[in-house]
Formats: sequence, C-alpha cells, structure tokens
Amino acid sequence: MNAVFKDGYELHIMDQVTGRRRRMEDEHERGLIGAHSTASQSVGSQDVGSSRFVYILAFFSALGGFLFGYDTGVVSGAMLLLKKEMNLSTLWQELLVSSTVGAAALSALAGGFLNGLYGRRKCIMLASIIFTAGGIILSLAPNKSVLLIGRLIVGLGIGIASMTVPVYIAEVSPPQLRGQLVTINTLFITGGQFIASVVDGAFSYMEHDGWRYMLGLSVVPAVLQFLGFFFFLPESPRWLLQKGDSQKALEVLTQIRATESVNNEYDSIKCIIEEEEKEAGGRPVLFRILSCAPARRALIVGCGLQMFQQLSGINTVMYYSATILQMAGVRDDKQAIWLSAATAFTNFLFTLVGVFLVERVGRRKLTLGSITGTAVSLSVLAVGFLLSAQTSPPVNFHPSDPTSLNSTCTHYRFCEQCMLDPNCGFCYYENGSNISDSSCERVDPGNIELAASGRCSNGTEENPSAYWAYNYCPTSYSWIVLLGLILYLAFFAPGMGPMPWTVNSEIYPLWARSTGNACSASVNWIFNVLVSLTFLHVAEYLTYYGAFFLYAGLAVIGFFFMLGCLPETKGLMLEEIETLFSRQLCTCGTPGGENAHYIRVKGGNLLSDEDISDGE
Ligand SMILES: O[C@H]1[C@H](O)[C@@H](O)[C@H](O)[C@@H](O)[C@H]1O
Repeated sequence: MNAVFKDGYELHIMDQVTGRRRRMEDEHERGLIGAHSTASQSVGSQDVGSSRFVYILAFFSALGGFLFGYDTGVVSGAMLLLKKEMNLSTLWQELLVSSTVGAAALSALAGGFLNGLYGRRKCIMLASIIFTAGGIILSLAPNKSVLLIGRLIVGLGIGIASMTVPVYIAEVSPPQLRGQLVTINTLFITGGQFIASVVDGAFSYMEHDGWRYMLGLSVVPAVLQFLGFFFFLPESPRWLLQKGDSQKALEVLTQIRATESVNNEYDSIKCIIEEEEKEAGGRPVLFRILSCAPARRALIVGCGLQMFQQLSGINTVMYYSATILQMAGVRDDKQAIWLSAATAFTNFLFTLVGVFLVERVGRRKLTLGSITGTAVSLSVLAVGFLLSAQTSPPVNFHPSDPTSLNSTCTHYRFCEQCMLDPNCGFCYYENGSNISDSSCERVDPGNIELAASGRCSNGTEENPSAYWAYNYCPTSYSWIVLLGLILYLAFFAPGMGPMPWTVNSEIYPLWARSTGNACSASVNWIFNVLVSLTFLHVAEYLTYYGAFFLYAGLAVIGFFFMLGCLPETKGLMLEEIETLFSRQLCTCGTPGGENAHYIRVKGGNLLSDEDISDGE
C-alpha cells in the first residue's frame, strides 16, 4: 500500500486491526463510505438508529454534572447566611469554599485509579453515595467544623463525578452523538449552578436555617442518580471488554444501541483493546502515557485545555458578576443575588448553544471561536474597568469618627485606591449621577457589607441615600463592564466551558482514558482554586483592569496553544481518535507491518485509505 504526501496533508500511520478492516470493507461494499466520510460516521448512522436509551443514560449520568454545578454554586448564597449565624471569620469562609474544590482536585486523581479498577458505573454510584452523605451532614451540621467535614466530603464526590461522567457518556455514545451527549454534562453543570442561585435567592429570605435547605437539597438528585444506576443503567461496554467480560459487553452494546447488529462495532473495539493489552506490558499507566508519544501529546492537549479554561477566569467572572452588576447600578444586595441568578442562567443558555453546535461545527472550530471571543470580551471588561478607574470619584469628606482617623483608609484620595485596599470601602451619597460627601472608611472585620464606623456602619436601610461600596466604585462606564460580562458568557459558554470536558473524554486510548481524565480534571480543579484564591491579590497589585487584561493575555496564549495542538475529533470512533496524535502508534502493533494502514489527516478529519486513493 502506498502512502502519498501532498501539501497541507499530514501522513499518519495507523495500524490496521482486522476488525476495523473487515468493518470498512463491509461498509465499502454497501457503498456506505463516501468520498469524504469517515468509517465511523457510517457505522454510527446505520447501526445506532434512534436509541432512546442512550439519552436516558446520558441524563442519569449528567446528574453528576448537575451536582458538581449545584454544590460549587450554592455555597456563595449559603455563606451570606452562615457567616451571620455561625459568626464565621473570613478565614473560615474561605476554608468552607476552597476545601471543596481542593478535595475535588485530589479525588479526581484518585478517581482515575478507581475507574480503572471498579468501572465507570460503580464510580458514579460511589459519587452519588458521597454526595448524599455530604448533603445530609451539611444540612444537619451543628457547628462549623462539621460543616467543613461536609464540604470536604462533597468535594470528594465532585472530583470523582467530574472525571467519570464524561468518560462514561463518551464510551456509551455512538460517534455522531457523542459530542452532543458529553456536552450535555456541562449543560447540567451550568444548570446546577443556575438552580443553586435560584435556591440561594429563595432561601435568602429565611435568615434562620435557610442555609440548611440550600446545602441539603443536593440529596434529591444524588439519590435519583443512585437509583437509576442501581436499577437499570449498565457498565460501559468498553470497560467490560477491557476486563475480559466479552459476553456482558456484547449484551450491553446491544441494549444501548437497541439493535442486534452491533457486531462490527463490537469487533473493532475488541480488536483494538486486545492489541493494546498485548503491548501493555504491565507498566504503570502514567509511566506508559509519558513514554508513549501519542498518549503524551493527548495528555498535554487535555491538561492544556483544562488549564486555559480556568485561566480564562470563568469562575472569577461568575463570582464577580454580583459586583459588576452593583457597579452597573444595582445597589440592593437581594436584587444583586437575583441578578447573579440571571448571570448563571445566561451561562446555562449559551452552553445550550454549545450542545447545538458541537456536532455541526466540530470541537476545534467551536473552541477556537470561543477562546477568541473570550479574549476580546475580557478586554472589553478590562477597558470598562480602566475607564472607571480613570474617572474614579475623589474622596471629599473626611470621617468625623475619631477612631477611624488612624486608619490607612483616610490617606486615599480616590475611590479606586480606597476600594482596592481590602480593609477599606467607599461611603457616599448619590444624587442622580452626582456623588457627594464621599469618604474612605474602614471595613467592619466581621461583615464586609458594613463600614466599621460612621455613616455606612448601620447598613444603608436606616440611611437610605448613603451607599457603601467596598469592592467597586460608582462609575458612568458601568455599561461597558456589563456589555463585557454578557459578551464573555456568550462566547465562553458554548466552547471553552464544555469543550475541555468533551475533548478529554475522547482523546485518550482506552488504556489511558481513566488516568488521562483523572490528570486533566485535577488540573482543572487546581487552576480553579488558584485563580479564585489569587484574584483579589492580583486585583490589589494590578488593579481590576490589570487582572482582566492578564486573563485576556492568557486566553490569547491559550488560543495559539489550541491552534497548534487541538485536532478535530468529530464523527470518529473513540478507537480512531488516538491516531490523530500519532506520527507513529506505540500501542497497536508495528507500523508498516502486515496490517499497516495509512491514514491522512486534513483539518483534523481522518480519511480512510480508500478516500486517499481517490485523491492520488
Ligand atoms: O465547564 C465548567 C463550566 O463552565 C462552569 O460554569 C465552571 O464553573 C466550571 O469551572 C467549568 O469547569
């Protein structure tokens, strides 16, 4: 067989395993492979038909995504009540928020090992038990230490679910639906974040014990997921085959595809797994990934995607949205909570656009388009903050309270400097667009929503026209910031939100899938903690506009990384995707050997040798 190089094409060598060849020949005879179609697209459309089961399966699995979104999102509203009821210091508040994300980073790593050993189904069930236990502990917590234990437990569940669910959905989906079904998991994550903000809004009126309902309600989807998997959802056929349970694997595949004619798909998966097993040699998986160039490349792409997702500042923007909205004129705290719910809803809505686009435009274009728009909108946000900083209102009224005279806050001459100091806030009267009697006051250490003394120390309800801005400055450029926020969500949510999860579920060969996803999911969580914990310090040193320009710059670097490294995986069988990362395969047979099969990749599309011969 000859391989021909042409401009713009890259030559990849893929080992041809017998099953795949048989399948392709079979399809070719039936005229199913067109000039530009791939083998897998053909298999997908003929075999799979309209199996509803796979949708049910995706729904129950994606409840794991819902819980991930709910439990990470609900804590901000719960904290508003908790800090009053349990008298929490800032350190405790930070601990209760970040402990969950930290625990998720660790358990995502452990999830890789558990997945390989016990399978996807048992891991998802384990995660739902952990979520249930965590929810019960949180809702009954008598003190802050028990709350911390509950938050750590919930984090363990999130980590396992975040790495297992996308893998499971990818492994049970037919190729032409896979992108959409895995992206539904991220839709559920953002849906969970939205529902969490609605629940936060609803229970924020219940000042005593409202947080118990907020944190405890997660038990409902967790129990539902457990029951679904316990009673009728099967193990991934790919994992079963890897463990040697061929009979069960065939049964499950037949059940999921709702058709008897799954033999071709079954053969291809089996063959590749057998080839991989022969080459495995019992070395630890991470070591094999690092020493095998295609798998190593996949790992770099997977971790890079997750890292840049977080470095683009999604969680900072979401967290900061209430403040952005306050800047834009929403002064009432309760109203700001509801508007944060609107932000979460926008994130959800645009993720839906991603579900719609992923199989139409493909992962690569969607991600590149999304990160470009993300970088632009981060720059719009930064320009908005820059203009606000340049026209920052001056301090023209010095507090009469003698205790505050010694504080550094009284040295600041503009709102911008005052607000960037975590210990100070800006207190002012507003009359239309006029700001008057503005002062820089110390923040109450127990409650940042009040000044330690003076006009803004009693809450603005008693003194309705005095405003307390501890993390923003009143500005007439707030519309630019608001525009930046909306653009950001519209661009980030369809691509950079879901694609890192979707692509990671697809790019690793089976032997490396659990470990690869475990590593990349932990990278996501580690950068999540890093960006959220450093945001206020970064803003203190670089100002807000500096921080957002920094995120925009990181998104630009991310763009070039993806432009160079991210292949298109749309429409391919999972077993074919690994060839996109190979100049030569190191897991399946000897390149150029008896069964060698040449495959060219153009713009990420895999072409069969029959397609190649068309162009020769
Ligand atoms: O993909 C998700 C999604 O975009 C969420 O909105 C975000 O909070 C998560 O960190 C991210 O992993």
